Amino acid sequence: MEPDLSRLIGLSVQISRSDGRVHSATVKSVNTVEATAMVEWQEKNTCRGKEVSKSTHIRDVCRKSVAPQEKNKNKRLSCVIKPPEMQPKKGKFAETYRPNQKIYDMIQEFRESLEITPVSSTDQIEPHKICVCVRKRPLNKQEIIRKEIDVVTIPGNGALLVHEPKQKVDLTKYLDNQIFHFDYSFDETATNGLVYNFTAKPLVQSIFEGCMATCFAYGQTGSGKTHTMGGDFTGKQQNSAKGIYALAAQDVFTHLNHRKYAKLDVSAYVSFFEIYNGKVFDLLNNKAKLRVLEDDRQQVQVVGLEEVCVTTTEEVIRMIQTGSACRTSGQTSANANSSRSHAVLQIVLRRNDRATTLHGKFSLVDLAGNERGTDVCSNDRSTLVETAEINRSLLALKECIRSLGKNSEHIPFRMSTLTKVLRDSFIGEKSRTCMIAMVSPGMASCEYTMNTLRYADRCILSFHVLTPFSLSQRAEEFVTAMEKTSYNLEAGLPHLLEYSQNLLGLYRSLILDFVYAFEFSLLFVFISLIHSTDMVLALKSAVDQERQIRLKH
Ligand SMILES: Nc1ncnc2c1ncn2[C@@H]1O[C@H](COP(=O)(O)OP(=O)(O)OP(=O)(O)O)[C@@H](O)[C@H]1O
Repeated sequence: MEPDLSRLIGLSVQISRSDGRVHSATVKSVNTVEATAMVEWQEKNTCRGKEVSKSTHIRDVCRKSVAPQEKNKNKRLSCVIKPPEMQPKKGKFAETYRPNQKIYDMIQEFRESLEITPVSSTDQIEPHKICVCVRKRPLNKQEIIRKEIDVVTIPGNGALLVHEPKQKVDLTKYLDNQIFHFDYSFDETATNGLVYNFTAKPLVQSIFEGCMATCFAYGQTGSGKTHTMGGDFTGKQQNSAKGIYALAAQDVFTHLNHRKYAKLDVSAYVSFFEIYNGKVFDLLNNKAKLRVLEDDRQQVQVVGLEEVCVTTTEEVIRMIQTGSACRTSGQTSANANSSRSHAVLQIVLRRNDRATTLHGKFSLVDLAGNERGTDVCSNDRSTLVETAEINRSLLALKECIRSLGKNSEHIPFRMSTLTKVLRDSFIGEKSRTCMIAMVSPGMASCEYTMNTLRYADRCILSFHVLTPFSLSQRAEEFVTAMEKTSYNLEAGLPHLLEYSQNLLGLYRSLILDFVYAFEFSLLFVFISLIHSTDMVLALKSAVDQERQIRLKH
């Protein structure tokens, strides 16, 4: 097949002429038949490797070595150039130079040692009461221009690796490869359809069986929550038919028309609202402010919420478009149009009886970004309050999911409006939850990515097994080093240092969670808690515990 030469237009190329001169030039047009390109000089000219100023260089060259008939041509010439894929690659990982090249090479080398098996549509879908998965988006245009490094690798089988660049005391750079395991991990090639099949699709089935299902999209600003739930973007235009909202609606109608569920005699109703600063606004009714009330049977009601009976997917898509257009947004460092509210699309199945009794409910939630106050462009009081409120509700959500996972009697749903509104999704045997944590792949987002992954991790793990894999690995390395060298502290010290760093990182992220959630009033309580806990003793006892376990085995 002929290479597409039009891709070369605008490309910078180096032209080497027979007289030894090298010119930087830009491709202006191409002749596909003759495979030639018309190039135009740029400001930069070099003569036999020595950089000289443009005017001097051109005058010199013209006088000494250019034939008279070529004199007027030195602004333009025609030459044959090879398309980039035909040009020979230099070095092991031939790429243009980027900042942090060494880190990039280390990651590439690490990836080469992995066997990568991404989630495929033929993989088996396991039913879960709580399903936690991760989706990595591709590097975006700005990140590619900045030559950002992709620090997230998804080898398969639910595993996800974050290659965290670190620096030793002697300034040597190294990678701290942290591994996480989730029910499913989707890489940058996964489509919304594939993600939907493994996450929300099984929940659609469950609401026909009378369940209360919830699917959350969680993650840093710009990580792809709205893209996944509401549909992918073509420029600023969102394709609402390609999001999890619409795909779920489509499946609801397929089920409704199926013989198997005909005897249920139910109809589908849709409501769409946002929770902003702890207040509920109806996105299908000009953002009317609604009240959340709890009746004497502890049923939480959103008073006055518009619930529309729907019969086709197209109707639901129109509602998604209307609602999304009036959602509260702001500007963050990573997303010019960042959603600052939690959006909840509910598809409710009601029996066709007089009381329109509730049969099943599916809540699809596009959560607000989990960024910090400092990531939001405006730093005024209202923005800080907004961020504190978002983090408070995200913490409450995590606590509710964890309580649900532990089958705990007490579900702390009163901690926030979000969890209050979703109360019936956290209670009883009939609740099903799916959390899709979105991560941005760039090195600049590494810290946020780690926070998102820790949050998702904690949704499934109870506190005593909270330590991520890398933490117990460090402890193990320390204990092994100590054992091998008859408890020679010097040999074990590097491992101990890394171990304690990781442990401190965990404490730090835990403290931050609470600080964001309860603002500064509770900070003092935590400061006193930390003071009363002797950090060194905690570390020592953790290491002792690990050692005991190892010695036993
Ligand atoms: N999987 C993906 N593939 C391609 N592009 C993506 C993907 N995920 C996100 N994007 C793009 O990244 C940009 C930001 O995504 P999106 O608005 O969904 O982020 P968000 O997490 O909802 O952010 P915020 O919390 O600030 O609202 C969009 O332009 C979107 O098209």
